[in-house]
Amino acid sequence: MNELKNPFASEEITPAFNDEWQAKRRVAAAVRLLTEVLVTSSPDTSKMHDIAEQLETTAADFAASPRVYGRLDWIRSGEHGSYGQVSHELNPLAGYSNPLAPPVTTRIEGDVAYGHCFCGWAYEGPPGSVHGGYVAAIFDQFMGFAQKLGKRPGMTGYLHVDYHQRTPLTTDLQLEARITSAEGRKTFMEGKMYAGDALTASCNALFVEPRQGIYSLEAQARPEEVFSPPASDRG
Ligand SMILES: CCCCCCCC/C=C\CCCCCCCC(=O)SCCNC(=O)CCNC(=O)[C@H](O)C(C)(C)COP(=O)(O)OP(=O)(O)OC[C@H]1O[C@@H](n2cnc3c(N)ncnc32)[C@H](O)[C@@H]1OP(=O)(O)O
Repeated sequence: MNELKNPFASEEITPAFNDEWQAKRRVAAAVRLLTEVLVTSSPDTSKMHDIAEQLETTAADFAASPRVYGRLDWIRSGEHGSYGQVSHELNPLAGYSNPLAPPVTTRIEGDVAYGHCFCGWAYEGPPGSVHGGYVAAIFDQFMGFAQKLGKRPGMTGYLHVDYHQRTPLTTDLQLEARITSAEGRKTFMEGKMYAGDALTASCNALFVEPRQGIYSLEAQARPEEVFSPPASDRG
């Protein structure tokens, strides 16, 4: 399968589809940086109000450009890439063009998937440690990608996470996943998260292929069935 069309392709190995996404990746990186600075700095209050005003102006400027809501809307014109390419950019855990994404990157080597992730201070749960909900979200994304190891990718049926010790912030986190068994539409997997040599969390997950296959989700979804905000919110 062409990597660029593959929704499971990792940002680590796939460049931006075009200049638009390259530029969006840059904006996303700036927003990520802003988030990190926001939660780790203490300017005086009046300076913060000034910063807020500048950012509000920037957001309003940005919002005046043509708006596109949701992946199906993004692919409609054909100018922004395929469903896979757009997902690749906007995925909330792995998309370089989505500032919510830490991001999680992944690669396949033989029958093991490897990945990594780096969580800054905005992800703090317990002191100095990644919030457990983000640990689970990182696993969900990573295991979802790692299904590429198998033959019948699906949606997460369950994700059981064991938290062995706190997962440190500002540390390169290494991820590893394997398929443990597969049975019809069901793929059972295990995953591990390491900080250096320390196993901080592990998971067991079941992914279930939809009856018509994973790509049927895209084909079945009609634009009118997809949530979009009222016209008044479209800026
Ligand atoms: C417009 C979209 C286009 C997309 C197209 C491109 C694809 C690219 C994809 C991804 C790329 C990036 C990677 C991201 C990764 C992120 C992953 C997520 O976060 S996924 C979101 C969270 N998960 C859900 O929202 C699932 C919601 N649940 C469901 O949709 C269904 O429940 C589903 C599909 C999981 C199962 O539905 P059934 O109708 O097939 O159910 P039955 O036939 O009863 O189950 C089949 C077998 O699975 C077992 N099963 C199902 N759920 C189970 C569970 N929770 N625990 C244990 N067994 C379970 C059942 O017992 C059954 O087993 P027996 O055949 O009898 O042996």
